[in-house]
Amino acid sequence: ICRTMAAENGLPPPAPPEEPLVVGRPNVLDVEGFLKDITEILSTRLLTNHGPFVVRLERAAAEYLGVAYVVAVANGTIGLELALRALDLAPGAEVLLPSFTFVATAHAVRNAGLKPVFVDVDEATHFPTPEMLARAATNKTRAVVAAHLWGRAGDAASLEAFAAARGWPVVYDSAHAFGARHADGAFCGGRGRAEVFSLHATKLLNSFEGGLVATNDATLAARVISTRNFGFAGQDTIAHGGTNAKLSEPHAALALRHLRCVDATISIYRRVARAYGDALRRRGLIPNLVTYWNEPRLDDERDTHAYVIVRVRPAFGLNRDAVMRALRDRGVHAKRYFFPGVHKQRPFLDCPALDLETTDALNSDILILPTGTVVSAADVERVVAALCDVRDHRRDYAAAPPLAPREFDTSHYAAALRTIGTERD
Ligand SMILES: Cc1ncc(COP(=O)(O)O)c(/C=N/[C@H]2[C@H](O)[C@@H](O)[C@@H](OP(=O)(O)OP(=O)(O)OC[C@H]3O[C@@H](n4cc(C)c(=O)[nH]c4=O)C[C@@H]3O)O[C@@H]2C)c1O
Repeated sequence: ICRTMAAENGLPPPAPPEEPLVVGRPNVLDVEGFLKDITEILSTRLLTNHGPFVVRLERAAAEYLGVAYVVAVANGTIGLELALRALDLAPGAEVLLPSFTFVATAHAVRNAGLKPVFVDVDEATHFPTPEMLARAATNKTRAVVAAHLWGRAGDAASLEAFAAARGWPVVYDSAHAFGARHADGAFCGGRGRAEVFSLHATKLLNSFEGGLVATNDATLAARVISTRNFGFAGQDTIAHGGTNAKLSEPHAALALRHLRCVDATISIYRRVARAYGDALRRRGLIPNLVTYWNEPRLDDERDTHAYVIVRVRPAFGLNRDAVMRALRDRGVHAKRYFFPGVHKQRPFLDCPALDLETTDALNSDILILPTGTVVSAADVERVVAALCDVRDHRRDYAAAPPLAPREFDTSHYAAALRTIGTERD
């Protein structure tokens, strides 16, 4: 199936008009191969507990990334938590991390018994700088977590140099960064004490759910292998704290099938990002009405363009939320990750969050547009045409009331919450 996808070299046929274009529609590749794997799993009855598909996935991912160890876990969030627990920091030790990330990053810090301290990010890279760490650091700071967002690696070298000089280990949330490369050309995966990838359904390299803890640190790898399995260190020996964070065989099998296609998948994401650049420029939307974050590096083979990011500029004549509502009326379900900001979320209001101007600015005007192996060239035209149409009909939306979060909450659990009658907010 990679061959046909690659042979097509174009993009898949456009989605039928009635189907909305959404951010996060999963890649589902090599279904035939996967169904063969499921038959094998069911016939061998090796369903989980570090079975052959998990072993194959870990080895194939380590080989692809060029790292010594990859440990498969149930999801990226628990992978981050276990990597942080493996650092053996004192309970309540302060960890510097960006607020401009998915809430999972902060949950993992807290769930590891540590205290999140939020730092700002750079406007161009969406990644924290040493200066931002310096501003938030105290004598209780013991580690740093940084997130490589949108399929682009941040400046890890300067961050690590700053942290190393203070004896702080660095763990990367690389949930978005599978296949992306650092400035030195190495794949994300081998820097810091560990880099943790998410294999969630909405990710470039996806399974149903899943995570990969990548590291060159044997001690950390051994600890995560043990803590994901209740802390076992032998048949009847529990060596330390633990949980059940194992990845099942079917999850591993789908991730392995997708890993074999990942270069073709990345080339499609890059092609979609370039198609957006052409269409946004051709229709006069950039640079004044929106800025296209991906544009400066459309030809940079280090980025995967796992996400397509624009910022709605004041000249557009409508704020980001009104544009999002108007796009939804036109069948384009854009996202406003990570609105309103992790530091503004109830569980984290007690965490220090100094000078987060760029984070607040990004959360006020960033818009994530649909991409992925399901998005065709015609779909890209449809999204950009919808943006133009919104621009042309901006007066219709100028008076639109601000959005209540639940209006945009298409996620399954919002529906689940509604069935049991408790609204999200
Ligand atoms: C920086 C960062 N760090 C850590 C993590 C944690 O990794 P994990 O523990 O999740 O492995 C994430 C996860 N980041 C992801 C989450 O994994 C995901 O749930 C998604 O959360 P939503 O976007 O709220 O998903 P949802 O609204 O349900 O789906 C998006 C669209 O995709 C469609 N969809 C979605 C799913 C899940 C599907 O199975 N099929 C499908 O068609 C429907 C919907 O319109 O977004 C986050 C950015 C992350 O972004």
